[in-house]
Amino acid sequence: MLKLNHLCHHYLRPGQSAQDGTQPMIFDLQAEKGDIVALIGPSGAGKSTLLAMVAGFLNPDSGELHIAGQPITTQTPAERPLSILFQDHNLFPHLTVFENIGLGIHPGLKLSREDKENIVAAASRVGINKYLDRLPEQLSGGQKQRVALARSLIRQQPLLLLDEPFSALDPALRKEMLTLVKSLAKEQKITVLMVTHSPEDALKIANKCAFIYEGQVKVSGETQQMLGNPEDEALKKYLGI
Ligand SMILES: Nc1ncnc2c1ncn2[C@@H]1O[C@H](COP(=O)(O)OP(=O)(O)OP(=O)(O)O)[C@@H](O)[C@H]1O
Repeated sequence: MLKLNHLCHHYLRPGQSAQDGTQPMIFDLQAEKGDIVALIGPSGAGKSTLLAMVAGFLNPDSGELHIAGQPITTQTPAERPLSILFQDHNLFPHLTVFENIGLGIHPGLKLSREDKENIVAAASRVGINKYLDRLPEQLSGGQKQRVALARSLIRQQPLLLLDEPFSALDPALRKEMLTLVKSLAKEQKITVLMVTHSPEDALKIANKCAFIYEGQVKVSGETQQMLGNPEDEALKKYLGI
């Protein structure tokens, strides 16, 4: 469903050449439909770079990216069959919850009756249907993230990218949101790629896990097996074992 084949990016400063010593990042990764894949690894390892290339915010220097069997390496972010949830929920402050969710369907909010019904249904599914007329400033952090999640899911794309969306929430709320994402992903049969700094969160939600280390996927596999019984020395060190 998601395939990164030698997807490569080399950060170069102006005037710096590829031979100046820094290593390019090269990622190989595969996920099947319905997989929830956690990207873990030390700070600076390349997790955000990998996600940015999948999202289309960063152009790869070489390599291929396929989503749902389609080559999408040259598509713009808006053309790609995916939605993204960031830590900064990106809600528009002057629009209501209803309108913010509606932006997931139509950027100009030209909504059919069916669209409007779908918005109400999505809001109910994430537990914020009581707040449809409120502005974001009238919501708690957790409620705002639910709105952003509803807006992502209403687009019904086969791939959802999560860039640490819940790390600012308190532990109980974070757990609740992870459980919600897990059940929504199962319901809608979508694939999720999630950057996290928490192996605990990976264990809670992700069936697969990829350990990113020095610009590559060093180890990948089933989360329980990989984190419960790590063999790779760098992974052990990262986990504090
Ligand atoms: N725009 C950029 N220009 C040059 N180097 C960059 C740029 N963005 C990131 N890097 C470098 O690339 C490496 C990987 O960064 P990246 O943000 O992908 O890591 P990360 O694993 O997501 O880290 P963190 O967990 O701290 O967010 C780091 O060494 C970083 O300094």
